[in-house]
Amino acid sequence: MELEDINTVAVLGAGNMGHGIAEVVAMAGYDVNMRDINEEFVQNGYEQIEWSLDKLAENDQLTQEQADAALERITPLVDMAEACGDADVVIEAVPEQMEIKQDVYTELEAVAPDRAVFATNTSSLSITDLSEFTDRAESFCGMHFFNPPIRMDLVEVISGAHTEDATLDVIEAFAEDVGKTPVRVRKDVPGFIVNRILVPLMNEAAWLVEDDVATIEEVDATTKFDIGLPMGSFELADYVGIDVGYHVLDYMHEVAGDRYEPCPLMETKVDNEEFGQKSGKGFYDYEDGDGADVSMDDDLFSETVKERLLAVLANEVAYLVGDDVASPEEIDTAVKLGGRWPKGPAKFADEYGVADLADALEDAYEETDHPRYEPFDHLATVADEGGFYDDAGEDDGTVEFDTIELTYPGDKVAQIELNRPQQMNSISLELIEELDAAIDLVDDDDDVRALLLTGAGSKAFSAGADFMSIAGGGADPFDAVELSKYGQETFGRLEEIELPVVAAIDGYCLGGGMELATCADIRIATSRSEFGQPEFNLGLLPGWGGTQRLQRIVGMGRAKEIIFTADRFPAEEMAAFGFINEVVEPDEFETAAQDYAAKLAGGPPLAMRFTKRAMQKGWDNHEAGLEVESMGFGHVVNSEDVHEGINAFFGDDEPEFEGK
Ligand SMILES: C/C=C/C(=O)SCCNC(=O)CCNC(=O)[C@H](O)C(C)(C)COP(=O)(O)OP(=O)(O)OC[C@H]1O[C@@H](n2cnc3c(N)ncnc32)[C@H](O)[C@@H]1OP(=O)(O)O
Repeated sequence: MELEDINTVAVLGAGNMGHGIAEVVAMAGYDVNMRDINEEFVQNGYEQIEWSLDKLAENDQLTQEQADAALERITPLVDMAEACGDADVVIEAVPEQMEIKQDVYTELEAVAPDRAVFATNTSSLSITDLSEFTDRAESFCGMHFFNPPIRMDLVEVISGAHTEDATLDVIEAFAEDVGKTPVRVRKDVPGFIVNRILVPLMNEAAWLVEDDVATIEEVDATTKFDIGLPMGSFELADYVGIDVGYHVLDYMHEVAGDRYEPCPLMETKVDNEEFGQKSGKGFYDYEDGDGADVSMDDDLFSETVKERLLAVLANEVAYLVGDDVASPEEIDTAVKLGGRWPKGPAKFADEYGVADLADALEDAYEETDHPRYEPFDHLATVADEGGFYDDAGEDDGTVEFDTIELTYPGDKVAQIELNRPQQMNSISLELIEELDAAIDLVDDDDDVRALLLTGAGSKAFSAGADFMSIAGGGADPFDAVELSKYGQETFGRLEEIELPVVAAIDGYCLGGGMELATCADIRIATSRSEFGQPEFNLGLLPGWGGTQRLQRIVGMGRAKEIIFTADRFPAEEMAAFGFINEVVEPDEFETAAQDYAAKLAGGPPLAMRFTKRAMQKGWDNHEAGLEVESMGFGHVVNSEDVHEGINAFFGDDEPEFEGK
């Protein structure tokens, strides 16, 4: 089957995952039959979809017509034959119990057409075992969405032992077509990729407390504010559900041995029905206490905790890579998207040093004799090779970025996209460093004549400084001064580079994100975008140039209004303030942004260089600005560009400037 052959998709199960998947698939234009075992369940799922689509329309992420059309494409059904009789793809999302799934597949196999591909959304059961309930194990694979499907970009596409490559290819293409990022899991290993990383992390955290190596407070402060993961390890367990983590672990223990022995601390919590957030109490108390109130106090950071957690992660990555389940890049993509990590576990391990982590693992194994510390064979190879990633690429001039993307979408145009959509493209120290490096590349590239600055996804250009960067490192005042200066200087480079910079803004443009956009030469925005300097809401002040640069564009009065009120301002109002040059509708945005950059890229480079320089200089010092203007005028007057411009004028032609 090819992607073009997929028209009708059946989703079995209308619960949380089922109705979420049905919504995503219908939004991409497919006809969806959503089936559950009774009218009440299926109607309930349908109403949830209706509510969610309306919310998306309310937030301008869809038009109301698109939302209505998506809903119309979904048919709620109870009868299996009606739901699946003409399905090209069937996605099963029924409860995670083998017997239930077996019954469903038996019923399904009797009515589905031969051509249909079956995909299961299981997060914990064996794909191979499930495929064997059908007569088409070769056309059967895992298609593991993350919760909630509408917001989470990752889909793990998992091969069972009998799955044909063609099945994985078409399901991957389909996942991409519904707007997701598929990551192929080449072998049916328990936990697949994301749970294989997250669940042992939670278990190791629990063992560290069980073995009196550290307290919950120390483990979580270290995980969140020293390592820099989005949540503390125990906070994560409470969020996911300790019972959920425990069951995955239990299964891994059964299938993959004692290294996955669940920590008694987790077991006790499950026995006491203290599952985490959903039950009101887990490792933290959400009813009578403050919930997961992870401390930033750097006195709580523990190097042993950091090393052990990272060592366990590195060992799992080594297993997945060594066993050819996935590559380091695929693992990092999956965990970044599925766990909302700022970078993946392979990258974390490389940055710490895989050899050091391998030594730490050996030491812990000797000390405790617990099999969870037994290194996988491939870890030693990775340690010898100096890490999971090969840095050779950097020698041939290519630079890899994690938090931004540098592309060349059109003739003479470079585009830097802030690429942390799961975190609203918030700006971390790493992002500033990468931006700095990308500006170097663009600045040195004679073929680039305009720079376009965008944010990935449709929710935000950028929601400002990454809270972790502000809070991380124990929020040391000296570090904060450095961070502020570094941001001011790096953003300021956009004012100084000699080519025009267009910031194209779709969604939130707040705090540090707005300070970054302020440094562009031109700003265009969608009508749904919102702007603001919300720092006062946090007790902070704009620290990346906002107190100085904004006033020069919108005037002192408006700048004070924006900063002092910390309000959010719509694009039209910001256009009236002179901050936005052009407001466009979301469906015209991409073309408008590219066209604007292309138009400026076609301009005269020499004149642009001196004009930007003169305007920038004149901002501080009028006389100096005029001086640069005169010098620039003298410099360009006899240039080939001016000859080209004048010739084109008389020839009624478009000039082609060379910057000479
Ligand atoms: C020197 C510079 C200083 C500064 O810039 S200070 C920072 C100033 N910025 C802000 O105060 C804005 C903070 N963010 C927000 O107010 C909201 O977000 C939005 C209005 C932008 C969007 O709200 P909604 O649509 O409800 O989304 P969501 O659930 O709040 O955010 C989605 C995910 O994005 C993460 N996120 C948002 N802003 C930041 C940030 N600034 N730093 C780090 N992460 C951020 C969230 O936590 C969450 O993540 P999860 O889905 O994992 O829970």
